[in-house]
Amino acid sequence: MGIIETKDFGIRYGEKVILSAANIAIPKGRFFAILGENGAGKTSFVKALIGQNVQTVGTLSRQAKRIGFVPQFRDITRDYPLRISEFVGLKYNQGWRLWWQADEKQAIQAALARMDLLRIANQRLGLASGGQKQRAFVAQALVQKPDLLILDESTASLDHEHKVQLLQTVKQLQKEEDLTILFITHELKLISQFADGYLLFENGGVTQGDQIALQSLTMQMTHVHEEDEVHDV
Ligand SMILES: Nc1ncnc2c1ncn2[C@@H]1O[C@H](COP(=O)(O)OP(=O)(O)OP(=O)(O)O)[C@@H](O)[C@H]1O
Repeated sequence: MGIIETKDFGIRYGEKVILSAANIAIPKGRFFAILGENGAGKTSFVKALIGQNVQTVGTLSRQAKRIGFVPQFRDITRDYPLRISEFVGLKYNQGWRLWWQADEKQAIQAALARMDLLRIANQRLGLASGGQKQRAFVAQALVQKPDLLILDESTASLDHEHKVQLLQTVKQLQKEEDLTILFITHELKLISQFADGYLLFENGGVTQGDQIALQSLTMQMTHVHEEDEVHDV
């Protein structure tokens, strides 16, 4: 059985139907790209997955014990007061506090190390670079040791080099920690180098594809947008 499975699953807001007849099955330990144009229903699906308030029909089952969620990048201004280590522990257990138990402290250190932030753990997050901030968001989601990690457009604000670095780290997490990854993105060409499957939200439905299908979808879209630098879906 997959870590996420739906059967004739649908989502609506009042009268407005966002998704219908969704039948998908994501095996544990895979890295799936979540694709679709703006407004196609990607975030609504993720909200349903993490149990947030959306009206649904059909069934959605998830075998994940803990879900780590990395929200869309919110600007952390220069005057943001928390240090990186404090930010990473912010939502852990009952929330950030001055004194951590030894095992909690260890979990925060492990998440910092995993995202290569140990060296700068005592620096203020507001003064960190865009890539470091994004890694801090991922570390915050990792600290509770999730088995499913959902990232919402986490590469959007980064330059190409840092996009690749972040995706390489996420790929490593998938392999070494047997994490299932759902990565919402519009950057098809980039994600197709890392993901081993996709969900494409369009026309009120969702289609699932494997790595080979992802490669052909990428080729198809690249061809359509031959003149463009950005290959959005
Ligand atoms: N709380 C809500 N109430 C009513 N309609 C909503 C609500 N949230 C989202 N919608 C609508 O549902 C549709 C799907 O939105 P959703 O945010 O899931 O799309 P998305 O694929 O994540 O888009 P984006 O790529 O822009 O983030 C849109 O038409 C949106 O306006």
